[in-house]
Amino acid sequence: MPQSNNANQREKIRIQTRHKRNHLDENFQHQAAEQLVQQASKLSEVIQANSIAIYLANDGELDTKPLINWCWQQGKHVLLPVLHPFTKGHLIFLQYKPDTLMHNNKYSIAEPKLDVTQVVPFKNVELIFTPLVAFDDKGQRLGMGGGFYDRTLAQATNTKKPYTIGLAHDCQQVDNVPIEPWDIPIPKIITPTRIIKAE
Ligand SMILES: Nc1nc2c(c(=O)[nH]1)N(C=O)[C@@H](CNc1ccc(C(=O)N[C@@H](CCC(=O)O)C(=O)O)cc1)CN2
Ligand SMILES: Nc1ncnc2c1ncn2[C@@H]1O[C@H](COP(=O)(O)OP(=O)(O)OP(=O)(O)O)[C@@H](O)[C@H]1O
Repeated sequence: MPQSNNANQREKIRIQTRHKRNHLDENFQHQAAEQLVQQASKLSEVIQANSIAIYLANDGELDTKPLINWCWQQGKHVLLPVLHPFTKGHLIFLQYKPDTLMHNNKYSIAEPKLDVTQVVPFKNVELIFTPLVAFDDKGQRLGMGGGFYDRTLAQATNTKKPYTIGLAHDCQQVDNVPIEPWDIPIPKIITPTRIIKAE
């Protein structure tokens, strides 16, 4: 069956924006990571959250290491996404501390080794910083294509919902992400230079 025009458009945007972010030089990436801390640390949603899911950068993504260090300094619990051991396409969140034992997942992204005592139930996650490949000013996001974050955000109930903030380089913004029914828009995106509010 031929792919729909929407799927083709999404794939084209993925290729273009992944290419752009993979070609940012080391110096630029370093500065961007520091600027991210300046931007994130002034937001009330970030200041107020005690359990924050972040990610470890891969594929030219905005580097989160300085943000993670800032969170630790503030006494916050930092969590990382871990591929669900049995349910394909799903994530779980584990505590991440300076001495956490790590291993590489099937995408070669470092993640905490599975330890049931370190799993944080989704309802206890207060804030999620999501990685993304492309975003627009309406808060629509396109990821790596696994649907991991779409499935995660779909679990949010009305009663207790983690606030979601996307992190991206400015060059990952596009005019319009062609959306699919399962896409969940996010209320805010932080880039090294801007805070984009879509709420
Ligand atoms: N830093 C980071 N961690 C993350 C994500 C992410 O986007 N960024 N994810 C967000 O969902 C999940 C992992 N999802 C991913 C999905 C695809 C690929 C990837 O590299 N795909 C390759 C094909 C690799 C293969 O099939 O073996 C590619 O498209 O080139 C990476 C991560 C959980 N952790
Ligand atoms: N809530 C959901 N329930 C079941 N399947 C889903 C859900 N969300 C997404 N999917 C499926 O996941 C696949 C990938 O979706 P998509 O291309 O939108 O991922 P993505 O946004 O790039 O990835 P991510 O959300 O991990 O950043 C699609 O086949 C889609 O049908």
